Amino acid sequence: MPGIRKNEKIRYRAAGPFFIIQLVKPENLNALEGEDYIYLGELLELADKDPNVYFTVLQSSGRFFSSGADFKGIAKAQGDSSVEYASETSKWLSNFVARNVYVTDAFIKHSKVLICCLNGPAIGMSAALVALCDIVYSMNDKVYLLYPFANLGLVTEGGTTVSLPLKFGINTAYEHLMFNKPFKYDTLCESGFISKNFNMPSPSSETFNTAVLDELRSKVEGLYLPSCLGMKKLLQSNHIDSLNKINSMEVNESLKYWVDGEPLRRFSQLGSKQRKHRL
Ligand SMILES: CCCCCCC/C=C/C(=O)SCCNC(=O)CCNC(=O)[C@H](O)C(C)(C)COP(=O)(O)OP(=O)(O)OC[C@H]1O[C@@H](n2cnc3c(N)ncnc32)[C@H](O)[C@@H]1OP(=O)(O)O
Repeated sequence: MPGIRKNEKIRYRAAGPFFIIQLVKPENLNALEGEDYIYLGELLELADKDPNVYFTVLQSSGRFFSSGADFKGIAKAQGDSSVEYASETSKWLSNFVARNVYVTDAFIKHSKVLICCLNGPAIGMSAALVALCDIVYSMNDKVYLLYPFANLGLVTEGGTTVSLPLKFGINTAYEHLMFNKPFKYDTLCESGFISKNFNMPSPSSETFNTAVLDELRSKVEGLYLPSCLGMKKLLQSNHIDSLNKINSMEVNESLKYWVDGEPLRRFSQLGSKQRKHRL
């Protein structure tokens, strides 16, 4: 498999029919900067092109799956004087629109079966990517998904305008999005979002990742794997058009919020702990 550049927060490896991507920066709860999200998109492309890969498995480490966009990275993008932009619109087209649309698109069109090993909570853009996965396993009942767009002066992104109503129902999606309310384990289970809870204590994300992979290995034994990809293509066709459409609508709607500056003010409050999410 041809390699791509390395990233200190994200590792990848191929193991038989599985392409494994792991977030490995537990110190900041696996928060990701724009370049890291791009890297995730590039890894998905790598998995897509590998004929021996049938399943792309997302794993993480530590107590969170991912706490979403890194507020330090956002402050960096705002204060970066090494790049001169013609306007605020131009700046956020580069720093937000292009990146966001790219990684979301990589998840929407991914041709291999996307499996998420949810070791803990996921927030924001990372939680949006979890909602684009085909199968989700949880480590225990401490997991939750939070889409804090209303608290951060943003709008739905990463396809969540479509994926959340699809997976939880439109009224539940409204309630959680409008009032910045986490989707807790009970809701994730009742809706069928989580396929299996591995019921492991919190500090054991490595054991959980290994257990999921062992179980997957035995589940795929004897299967004709091209059938899985054929079915993925057919199942994907149910919603791919609306996801593609919303990916573009979401970033264009969001752009004016970035240009006006409200998300920056709120991300900076988050970084200085003046703003918190209600969990
Ligand atoms: C593709 C384009 C990219 C741009 C996308 C832009 C659009 C935005 C998308 C989003 O993802 S919105 C969501 C952003 N994320 C958040 O709002 C979560 C912020 N974090 C928190 O609210 C809390 O940390 C927590 C997740 C509720 C956990 O709280 P807890 O008290 O348990 O731990 P902390 O002490 O707060 O955190 C530990 C450690 O981790 C650092 N950290 C946590 N989250 C982030 C983050 N998002 N960015 C950077 N660093 C983060 C936190 O600062 C602590 O570090 P130290 O202070 O100990 O060094």
